[in-house]
Amino acid sequence: MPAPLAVTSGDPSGIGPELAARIARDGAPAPMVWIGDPRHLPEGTRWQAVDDPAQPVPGGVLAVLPLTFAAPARPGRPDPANAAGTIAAIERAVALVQAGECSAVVTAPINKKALKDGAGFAFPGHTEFLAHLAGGAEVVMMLACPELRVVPVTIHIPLAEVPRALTPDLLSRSIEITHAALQRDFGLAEPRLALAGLNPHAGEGGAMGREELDFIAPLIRRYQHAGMQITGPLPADTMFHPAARARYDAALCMYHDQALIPIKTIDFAGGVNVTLGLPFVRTSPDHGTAYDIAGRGLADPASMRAAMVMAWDMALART
Ligand SMILES: NC(=O)c1ccc[n+]([C@@H]2O[C@H](COP(=O)([O-])OP(=O)(O)OC[C@H]3O[C@@H](n4cnc5c(N)ncnc54)[C@H](O)[C@@H]3O)[C@@H](O)[C@H]2O)c1
Ligand SMILES: N[C@H](C(=O)O)[C@H](O)COP(=O)(O)O
Repeated sequence: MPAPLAVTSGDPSGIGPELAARIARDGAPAPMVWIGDPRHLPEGTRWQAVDDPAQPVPGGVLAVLPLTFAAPARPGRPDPANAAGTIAAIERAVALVQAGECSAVVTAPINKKALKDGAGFAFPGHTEFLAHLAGGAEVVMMLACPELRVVPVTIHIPLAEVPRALTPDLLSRSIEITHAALQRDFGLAEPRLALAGLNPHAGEGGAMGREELDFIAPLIRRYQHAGMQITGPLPADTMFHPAARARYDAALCMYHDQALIPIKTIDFAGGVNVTLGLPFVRTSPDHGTAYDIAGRGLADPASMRAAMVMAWDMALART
């Protein structure tokens, strides 16, 4: 059986701590240890400090590897003083997985700006930070739910910068990392990929942009000739209805919202963010810190739970 999951606190002013507490109380889907400051857990949480992630705790009790953060958490009000602790929890989780004491990292939501303001966090998000902690691994972000898997080829950059960032090299790396991960972690021997175009109507034959003609379509043809099941560039507005989704196993999209709007529309509760290409398993819920409902007991734990289930299943498949 794999080692426990390492679950990070996330921004303690967000819904991360309350989700972890709820899931432990109601029965976690896998052995887990929470890395955070116990002061940030909701009042009445049954928790037990452990020295070793493998240390058993009674059912319904949250196992905690305590980290002392600089400040108490005020739900809904991010505090830059807690940025260092939030980052340290992620680093500790990765160290535990790299040491073999945990089998996967499940990250609760962070607020990128709060980390930048509070600790000079130099990364756009977890994905890039985890790649850095993994020694500069080439990674992609996938959002997955039972009905759909999507990969945004460009992630947390301004829309105005997307065309310049979209290069044949980036697209090739995204295609190859996604294809390999679908084989390794999702059990698909011959994965089928579909690529969205960048422009409306996939460029309309060049009338609405040339990225499709100049490099997206030629790249797809190259992979087709090499034997990969890959189609596109497809008009993004007609590739996410049920019949279209049945024709592929993952959709690669050219920018963040082109990928994330459909999956969070289809299954916000069941969507999971999984980082492909890391030397260890990492998942995260598909939502953020939800400051508007933090601390009020309104947050749905489903996506966090789904992230734990996917991490555990991937860890099992890799043992
Ligand atoms: N995995 C991550 O670390 C992650 C993911 C997405 C966004 N973020 C960050 O979170 C912050 C806020 O982002 P946002 O406002 O765009 O998105 P958000 O997901 O935090 O919130 C969007 C809306 O969805 C609701 N919502 C979110 N999760 C919910 C849940 N579990 N149950 C019920 N309702 C829920 C919120 O209340 C809010 O109304 C930003 O800093 C963003 O970068 C982090
Ligand atoms: N783009 C992600 C989403 O909307 O779910 C989110 O910002 C998380 O990104 P990181 O895992 O890189 O923090």
